[in-house]
Amino acid sequence: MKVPARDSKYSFNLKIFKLHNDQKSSSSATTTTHASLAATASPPTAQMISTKKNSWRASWRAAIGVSNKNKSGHNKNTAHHNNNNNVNVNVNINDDNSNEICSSESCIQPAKHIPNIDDLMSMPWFGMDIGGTLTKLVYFEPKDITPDEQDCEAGILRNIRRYLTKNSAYGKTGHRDTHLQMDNVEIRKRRGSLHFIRFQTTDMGNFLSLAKQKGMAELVTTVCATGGGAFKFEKDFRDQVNMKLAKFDELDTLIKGILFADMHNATECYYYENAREITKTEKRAFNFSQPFPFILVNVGSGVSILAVYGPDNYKRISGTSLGGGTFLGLCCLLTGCTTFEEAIQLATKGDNRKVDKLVKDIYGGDYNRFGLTGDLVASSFGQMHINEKRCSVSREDLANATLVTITNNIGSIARMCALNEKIDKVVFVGNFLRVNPISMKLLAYAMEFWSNGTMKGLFLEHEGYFGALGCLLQFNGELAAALNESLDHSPPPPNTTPQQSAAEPSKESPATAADKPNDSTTR
Ligand SMILES: Nc1ncnc2c1ncn2[C@@H]1O[C@H](COP(=O)(O)OP(=O)(O)O)[C@@H](O)[C@H]1O
Ligand SMILES: CC(C)(COP(=O)(O)O)[C@@H](O)C(=O)NCCC(=O)O
Repeated sequence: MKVPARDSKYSFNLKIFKLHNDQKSSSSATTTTHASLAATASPPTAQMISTKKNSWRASWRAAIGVSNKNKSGHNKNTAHHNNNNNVNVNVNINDDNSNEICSSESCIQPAKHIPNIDDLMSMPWFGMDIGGTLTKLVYFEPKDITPDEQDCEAGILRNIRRYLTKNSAYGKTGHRDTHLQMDNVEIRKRRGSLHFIRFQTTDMGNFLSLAKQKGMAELVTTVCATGGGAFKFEKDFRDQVNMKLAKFDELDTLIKGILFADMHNATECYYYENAREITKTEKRAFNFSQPFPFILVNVGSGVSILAVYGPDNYKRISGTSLGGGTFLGLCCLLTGCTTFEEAIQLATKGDNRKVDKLVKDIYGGDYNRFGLTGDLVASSFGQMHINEKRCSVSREDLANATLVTITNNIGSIARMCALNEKIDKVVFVGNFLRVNPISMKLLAYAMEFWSNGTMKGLFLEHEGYFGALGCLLQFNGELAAALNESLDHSPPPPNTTPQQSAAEPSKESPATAADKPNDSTTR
């Protein structure tokens, strides 16, 4: 049984991380060189580069080794990796066998100098997003394993692969979202399936014990991770399972994950048709092939709002602490429920109008002068100061009102951000939307109604997994190079530095929170 050597593969991964960051600050000349190197790895087809607008997709596909668009998931291409597993990455192998990442074309090596991919980027390939509430894990299962490779596959690796792909529940809170599995995906010239797994971040201790028990510590020394927990749990990973975390920014990886998922899944992006009629509205596929610019609203524990102008060109324009965590926390307090699923179930059966004060409760009808219809919420929870109203509401009503309050507030802020940025597509992601059509329909309604039909709310099937997915892809330095190339084609975001992230001192500090719309009554 072969256990891959640790040092070579992971120094490679970490150098790629460094390369990625270095490239961000490098000149456009260098960037172009990287992009062309990436294209060398897998020449784009004529179709891929046929329109300038789609050139970022062409570069990207070339970089990740996808030779043709595979939106249907039924790409008939055969696997592209060589039998000897060589791959044209821009890696210079020194005599001492240490792996150097090159930054110029002079580093392209003939194939014979390039070692077996297992020595460079050993499986298993994971991307991890350790969020405030949920940890998301995306696992790439190779499906093109040759008999030779199978013979060499380390026992531990095989066991991990089987454990992850044959089960759908792990430990106390671990769950594999089998309906989201993506098959026939090509990453770094390997073809396989992507598996999407989540567990409660509070269960990290159990996850680490399980990882140790399954022998991960023997096999994996570095894991690509994003989210706040990549910082918070770094020491635990090192001390308990001897793993280093290669950390990536959660907003960078979020965008990359979204673009990758949309490229590989024809029905990834959808909207609600006839959004103004909430009871009749229906889900429809949306063509997101020319996505930029768009507003991205990530509803996790809290909410981050970005204006995205290109794959690597965005700014974080706003946020709110009233997010999915707030909904769940308040719901647990108000109804005694203990899980998100229970909270959503309760909300589905409840009626917020018994809890909220509506415009008609105040006006006796519509407030016509400003177009406020009588059924509009004037004041969330506005009836709950009245004793008899308080006595007559059910847990279901309280859950529904909590959901509507949080959702309307997010919709209101998102709409104002879109207005401010003059962007008409507003994409909502994050696990708050999991099994939560009430919120999605409300958000679709809010975008449509309050913009007089000029804005569209959009949603994505893999909701909360994009950070982890983008993290998995970030392994690949060539990807970063290709994405940088696209910067040349996209306009800079107005009045800001690209990639302003939550971690940076923001112009939007709490002290200036006054410019954050926070009015749930006017949506
Ligand atoms: N099984 C679940 N357990 C807890 N929260 C869930 C679950 N499913 C959906 N959620 C919702 O998703 C939110 C977390 O979303 P996510 O995008 O994973 O953010 P984070 O990265 O902050 O964990 C929670 O606050 C909750 O509203
Ligand atoms: C700090 C966070 C980026 C963390 O991300 P999360 O785990 O919530 O997905 C997010 O919770 C957030 O942006 N909160 C809102 C902060 C604000 O702008 O008020």
